[in-house]
Amino acid sequence: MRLKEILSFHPFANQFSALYDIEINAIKMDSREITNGDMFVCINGFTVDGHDYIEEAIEKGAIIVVAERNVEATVPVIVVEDTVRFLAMAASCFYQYPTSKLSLIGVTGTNGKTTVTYLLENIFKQCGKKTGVIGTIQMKIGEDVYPVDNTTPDALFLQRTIREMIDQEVEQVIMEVSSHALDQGRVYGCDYNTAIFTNLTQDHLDYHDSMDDYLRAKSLLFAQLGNRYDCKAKKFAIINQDDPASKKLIRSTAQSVITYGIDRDAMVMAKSITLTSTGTTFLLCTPDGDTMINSKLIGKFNVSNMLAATAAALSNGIPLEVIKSALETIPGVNGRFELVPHSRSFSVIVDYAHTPDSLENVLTTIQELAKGKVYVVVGCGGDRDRTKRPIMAKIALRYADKAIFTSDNPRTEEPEMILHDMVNGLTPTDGHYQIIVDRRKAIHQAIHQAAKDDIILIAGKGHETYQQIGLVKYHFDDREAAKEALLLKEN
Ligand SMILES: CC(=O)N[C@H]1[C@@H](OP(=O)(O)OP(=O)(O)OC[C@H]2O[C@@H](n3ccc(=O)[nH]c3=O)[C@H](O)[C@@H]2O)O[C@H](CO)[C@@H](O)[C@@H]1O[C@H](C)C(=O)N[C@@H](C)C(=O)N[C@H](CCC(=O)O)C(=O)O
Ligand SMILES: Nc1ncnc2c1ncn2[C@@H]1O[C@H](COP(=O)(O)OP(=O)(O)OP(=O)(O)O)[C@@H](O)[C@H]1O
Ligand SMILES: N[C@H](CCC[C@H](N)C(=O)O)C(=O)O
Ligand SMILES: [Mg+2]
Repeated sequence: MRLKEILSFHPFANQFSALYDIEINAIKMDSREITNGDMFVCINGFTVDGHDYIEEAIEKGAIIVVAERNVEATVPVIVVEDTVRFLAMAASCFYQYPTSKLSLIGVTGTNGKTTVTYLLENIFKQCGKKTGVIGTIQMKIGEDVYPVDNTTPDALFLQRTIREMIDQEVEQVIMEVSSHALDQGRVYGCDYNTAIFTNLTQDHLDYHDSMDDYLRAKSLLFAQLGNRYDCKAKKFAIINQDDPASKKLIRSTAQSVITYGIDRDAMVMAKSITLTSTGTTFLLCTPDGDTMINSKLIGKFNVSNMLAATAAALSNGIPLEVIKSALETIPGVNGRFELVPHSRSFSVIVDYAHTPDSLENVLTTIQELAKGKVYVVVGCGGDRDRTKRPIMAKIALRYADKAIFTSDNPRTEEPEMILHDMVNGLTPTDGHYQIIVDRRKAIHQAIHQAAKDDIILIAGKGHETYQQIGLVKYHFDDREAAKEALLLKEN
């Protein structure tokens, strides 16, 4: 693509008119990926500064550099105030504004994003639409799955992927939008037609200075809703009225707002909720009518997720009967409240709860269902919010009869130090716990001890099929570890 076209979003592009005819092969943000004819955009990151890799980028074939300051280079340099913003806009332009050519739903919030995206995927699939999903577990184009590194990818990967989805005739994309991505401008070039807020509770305080800063990042999704390209099309903000942050988020968008809730009055509501060990029933009340839902998903929090998906689907013109059918047929989401199949008289559940609020929600749900004792096996991730560690440990002790604290993904931290953070400050009145650093051994121990009617919750890693210790990811799957232990169990 000619540079003139790539710069078409730039308000003063004509200052670079002498460069207009340069043909750009691809836009890159990583010097290691440069090939002949590329544009290299320098991003000042958390670990290194992309400006330090200009020479390497040119050696590998970069023919133009975009930087935030005047730098010496043997190729033309375009200086802009903010390369992050430039990258997002240029990537969107380079891939011909893919997000404005299909329907794009973004889901943000501390918990429930992945679940809501898969509920919506099921709803749109029931309508015969080809879908794309981008999120924590994987990227999906129709039924094809691809691995991902981040929940929300960088701007280049994102725009390229959505272009690929268009080429493969995807009509509806549903993506998770993390607060990191919003803060780092990864989604700045995206034209969402619907933005969903699930909830805001403590997480990521290693990254965000405060809960207010975390909320500010989340609110960017609503602030950027429908402010570009085609402002005539209807855009919707779907907001959880039960969450105290709802008011601020409603004020951050100029678009139509649809509220949903269980505990507070909202446009889309659930009433008469009944939880069982095999699912949840509730009366779904919407402006298009009311209908009973019999879902296989377990827990009140999942009712909230279903309301979010319903509100988004209704605003996208999906009939209520289709929504009902989709909510009732989805078997569950990989690694979320997932029952490990076996023929014993107790239950083993693998769940992705890795925040205080999600752990509390899952444990209170299990408490309601348990006829015997509740066990929890849980740890906290390394190189992540340290302040959530003691809170999660307390929650585990408050709701479980037996807690085994273990490793999650220690990453570059010492596993023992993470466990120390969890239990330091607990008092004997908080409850009794065991520490077993090795996660496999911790799972084996819980299953070894379990008796009739007990429920074991293995929390934190859900769908993950690895455990990251140091910089190495080893194969590890909570479900496999549980199955091994079940085979070894004698009684
Ligand atoms: C803290 C954080 O979010 N870091 C993200 C950030 O990395 P960074 O700022 O450290 O990048 P950097 O290494 O300093 O590099 C800066 C620039 O120099 C370039 N570079 C670097 C080296 C080199 O040799 N040449 C070169 O050109 C890089 O390509 C980059 O453009 O930018 C990268 C590219 O977008 C991200 O992949 C990376 O995510 C890391 C891997 C990460 O773990 N992020 C987590 C915390 C995260 O984002 N999580 C959320 C989900 C959280 C949740 O909701 O639960 C997510 O969306 O995944
Ligand atoms: N609406 C909700 N409110 C509170 N907890 C929830 C909710 N939905 C799911 N959970 C809990 O949070 C865990 C993670 O759910 P999910 O993967 O859907 O969230 P997420 O927002 O995508 O998480 P991540 O930030 O890691 O991508 C679930 O396993 C469950 O324990
Ligand atoms: N997206 C989250 C996932 C956390 C999952 C948990 N297993 C951990 O490793 O802390 C993060 O990167 O913080
Ligand atoms: Mg997720």
